[in-house]
Amino acid sequence: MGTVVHAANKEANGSVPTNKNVTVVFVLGGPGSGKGTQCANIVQHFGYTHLSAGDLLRAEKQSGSENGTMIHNMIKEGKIVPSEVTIKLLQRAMQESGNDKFLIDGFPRNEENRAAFESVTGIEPGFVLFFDCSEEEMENRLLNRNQGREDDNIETIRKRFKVYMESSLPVIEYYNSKGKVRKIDAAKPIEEVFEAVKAIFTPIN
Ligand SMILES: Nc1ncnc2c1ncn2[C@@H]1O[C@H](COP(=O)(O)OP(=O)(O)OP(=O)(O)O)[C@@H](O)[C@H]1O
Ligand SMILES: Nc1ccn([C@@H]2O[C@H](COP(=O)(O)O)[C@@H](O)[C@H]2O)c(=O)n1
Ligand SMILES: [Mg+2]
Repeated sequence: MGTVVHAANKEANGSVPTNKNVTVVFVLGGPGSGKGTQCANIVQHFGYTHLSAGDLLRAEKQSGSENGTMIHNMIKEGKIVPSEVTIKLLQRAMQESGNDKFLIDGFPRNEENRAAFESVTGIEPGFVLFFDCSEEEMENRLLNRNQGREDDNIETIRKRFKVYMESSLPVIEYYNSKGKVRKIDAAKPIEEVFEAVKAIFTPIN
């Protein structure tokens, strides 16, 4: 169901085609909807590699990269980092993984992310897993996450919700219009959400 296999994805430098077949599932949903939690379950059961765009950006910042200050400022303000930076990180992680099945979590976050990824990599997602959850529930989860994230404070959370509504939901609507969205009720308990996720992945693996 919905898995797209590409005969000629582009290399990391964007120019040399390879014959490697790659399956990509975009995992989208609001901040705190449970994307990372469910991706960890999918990895265990279905052998995908999980790539969280947010995690890659945080690691890049920590590495002392020349983009570190910019990434720090964008995350603190809940803004979207320019696609070029995030796509390079995703491409590198895909190459280093040695896998050919990827859950790309928290990307694409806006139209620029979406169009740039498609044109640079030539990859279209097999489908989009969309975690649908109320803002009230997401806010509650983020305020109780306790992972020391600098953006899990009420001021930044509100900014992240605004960016989600204005920039990320239109991307989900775009894929919905192409029949690619698999929507999950993410307000349920973790185990129940995963039952719904399993039902989507089981027929194709
Ligand atoms: N179904 C659920 N019910 C209750 N709590 C949940 C559920 N799913 C995840 N959580 C908890 O909510 C918090 C946020 O989950 P998670 O980090 O997976 O969200 P996320 O979508 O990746 O968020 P972000 O976009 O900020 O990275 C975590 O503390 C997690 O344990
Ligand atoms: N495509 C993306 C994804 C994330 N960011 C920035 O990272 C922050 C945290 O992302 P999470 O998915 O871990 O919640 C996000 O608020 C953005 O500032 C990005 O720029 N582009
Ligand atoms: Mg996450």
